[in-house]
Amino acid sequence: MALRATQGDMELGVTGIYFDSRQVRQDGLFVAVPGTQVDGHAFIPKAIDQGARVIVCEVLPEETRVHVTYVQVASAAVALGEMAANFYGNPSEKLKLVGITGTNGKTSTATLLHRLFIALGYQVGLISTVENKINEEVLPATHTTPDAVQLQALLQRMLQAGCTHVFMEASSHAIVQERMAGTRVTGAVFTNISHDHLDYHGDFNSYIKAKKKLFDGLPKTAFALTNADDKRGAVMVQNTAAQIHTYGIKTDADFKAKVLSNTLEGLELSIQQHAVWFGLIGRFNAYNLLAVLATALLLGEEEEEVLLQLSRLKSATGRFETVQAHGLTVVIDYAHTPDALENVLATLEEINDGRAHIYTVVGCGGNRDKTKRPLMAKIAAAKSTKAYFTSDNPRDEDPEQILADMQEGLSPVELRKVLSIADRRSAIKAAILGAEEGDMILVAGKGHETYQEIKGVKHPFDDKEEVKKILALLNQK
Ligand SMILES: CC(=O)N[C@H]1[C@@H](OP(=O)(O)OP(=O)(O)OC[C@H]2O[C@@H](n3ccc(=O)[nH]c3=O)[C@H](O)[C@@H]2O)O[C@H](CO)[C@@H](O)[C@@H]1O[C@H](C)C(=O)N[C@@H](C)C(=O)N[C@H](CCC(=O)O)C(=O)O
Ligand SMILES: Nc1ncnc2c1ncn2[C@@H]1O[C@H](COP(=O)(O)OP(=O)(O)OP(=O)(O)O)[C@@H](O)[C@H]1O
Ligand SMILES: N[C@H](CCC[C@H](N)C(=O)O)C(=O)O
Ligand SMILES: [Mg+2]
Repeated sequence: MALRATQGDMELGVTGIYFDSRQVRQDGLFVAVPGTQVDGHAFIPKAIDQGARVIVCEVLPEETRVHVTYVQVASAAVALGEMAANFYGNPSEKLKLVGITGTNGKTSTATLLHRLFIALGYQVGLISTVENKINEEVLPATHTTPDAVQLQALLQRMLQAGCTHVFMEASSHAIVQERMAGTRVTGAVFTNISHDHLDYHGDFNSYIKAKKKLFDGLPKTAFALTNADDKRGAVMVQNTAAQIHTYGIKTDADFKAKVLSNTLEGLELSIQQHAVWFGLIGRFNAYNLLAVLATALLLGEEEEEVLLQLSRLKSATGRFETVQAHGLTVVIDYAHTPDALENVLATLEEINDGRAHIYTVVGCGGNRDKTKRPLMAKIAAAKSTKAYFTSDNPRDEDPEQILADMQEGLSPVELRKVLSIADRRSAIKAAILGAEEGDMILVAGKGHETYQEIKGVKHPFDDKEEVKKILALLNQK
């Protein structure tokens, strides 16, 4: 931690570390972090009134108080992570911790790794979008990557529960915000990078840099596993001190696979010279499986045992989950980026040999990257018999405006294939009722989510439950 200046008693003990003045308790330490909405420095007086005895900040306040210790640092976010790690006994140093980054595939890969290592007989932690897990114990997740304090507290809990391995998602927001500062990783994995989060990162280059930062910070002893088939796979690891390993299907790589068959029943891969059948669907899952296998081998596991256990695993909740009834196949998938949507629709085309119709229900999140809206819309229209545009967490935005943003840029031919129905339940219903035996319906964007977020309120809503209810209605006909 780079100290710039200190003032007051530096030997004070603190009862907790806080970055939100509203949470501060008596004799706590408050870190003033500049945020995206407000600057934490503005809340230093409030934090002191709440009982903070130590203030860590980037800029010292003009007026200081006698009984308070002030520490000025170059980066409050880095200091927060490092102090939180120290406060919780630096748990990551005693764990084999692997961070996974990339636009798509983080949850899929981390979840498979968690399940695989449990099957291999280890005690394992998982930190992911869907949930955090200590072995089979589920702890709810609010973010893909928790904030610095929650992260260290969680890692400590995992260690105390006997975990030897932890697999965690490293979101680009978390990397930029230094949520992982003070965390020592055994290895990092890059899945892929494509259009997303440009609202936050500003442009694609800054988004690439955010992901690359995870690899730039790795120690020599760590492994850096990258996707050789991704255009930016090499860039990710070009400045890392870690040992570089690659995986790929199209390009020559250290860990290789070839898709032998891709059906609704699963994938058959030629992987590291073994022909293996897996229960996951879609070519993109070949990459996730390859990344999982490579990670396990880099962690010292035995190849044949890993492949055997991997071949028995199912996908993460809400990732290409299928519900079949009345001759219809409904796929619930978390595709919420242009690339994911393209991949999932390409999979549907491939597994259905172009015989059946494909109906797609899709929306775009409010208060999130607006530039991906017309791109997702174009892909959905181009690759579906008919696309139902609808709401997916409109948050503070007007749902009709989001639908209009999606439609902007569609050609008249594409527009004729689109029906916009803001109410998601009605859109799913229309898609299912409009389909005939043999057809496929993709319900995209929400996957595992069990809510629809509208103006700060999360209303219960679960795509899979809705699909099942509508299919049950068909029974009564
Ligand atoms: C855009 C973003 O990532 N924001 C995160 C960020 O908040 P922020 O920078 O906006 O905070 P702010 O409101 O400006 O406040 C600045 C500082 O003042 C403090 N404060 C504020 C008010 C007050 O009264 N007192 C006070 O001390 C705040 O605690 C904060 O430390 O830091 C907060 C604390 O860690 C996060 O909860 C918050 O996540 C918001 C809620 C969020 O929606 N984040 C999403 C976009 C996100 O992080 N997503 C990624 C996954 C993305 C993916 O799909 O790949 C994730 O990892 O989940
Ligand atoms: N390796 C992959 N390449 C491309 N698309 C993928 C890949 N794996 C999964 N997908 C698609 O992306 C969607 C999201 O997958 P997943 O939840 O694993 O990604 P994520 O990186 O964790 O996303 P988030 O950033 O929201 O946490 C899936 O539902 C699927 O449509
Ligand atoms: N972690 C992603 C999830 C998006 C999922 C989609 N359902 C939406 O709300 O846009 C994000 O915060 O951008
Ligand atoms: Mg995720």
